[in-house]
Amino acid sequence: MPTLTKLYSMKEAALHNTPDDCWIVVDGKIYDVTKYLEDHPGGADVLLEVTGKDGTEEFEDAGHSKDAKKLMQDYFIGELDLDETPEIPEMEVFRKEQDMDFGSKLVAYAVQYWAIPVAAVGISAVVAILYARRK
Ligand code: HEM
Repeated sequence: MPTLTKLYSMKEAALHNTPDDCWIVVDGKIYDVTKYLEDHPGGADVLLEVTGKDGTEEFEDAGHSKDAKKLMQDYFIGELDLDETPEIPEMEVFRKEQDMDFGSKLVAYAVQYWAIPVAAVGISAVVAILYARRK
């Protein structure tokens, strides 16, 4: 049966960074270790130090046993949302016309909107031809 894994952003995970509410991120997975802090053989401090950031390197450096990795599953609560949309820095809106004098602006607009008068002339020509034929 498929299981639904809850996804959390790093921002959300980082909010749980106190001894009363402590989440850690290891290898893209999120663990709520609040209840494990006091029992962790490596101490509570090392876990508290990695809240709010990726603790994968520290976890690997400690050289955890297979049993430790199995035990982790008891604290697994979800995965890191890798598709999380990064914040887009505000862009400075720049319009080419801003720095132009009137003549250049006119040329720029003519180049940009040439299709409108051409279409108007074309439609008028078609109407004129149809009108002339009716007579
Ligand atoms: C749910 C997550 C974790 C679990 C279940 C866990 C479990 C354990 C266990 C069972 C041990 C005893 C040694 C062993 O069996 O490998 C241990 C030791 C240790 N752990 Fe963790 N651990 C977790 C996360 C972390 C993290 C994120 C760090 C680092 C920031 C860390 C650092 C250490 C250290 C430094 C030791 C002590 C090694 C020693 O003194 O020999 N642990 N951990």
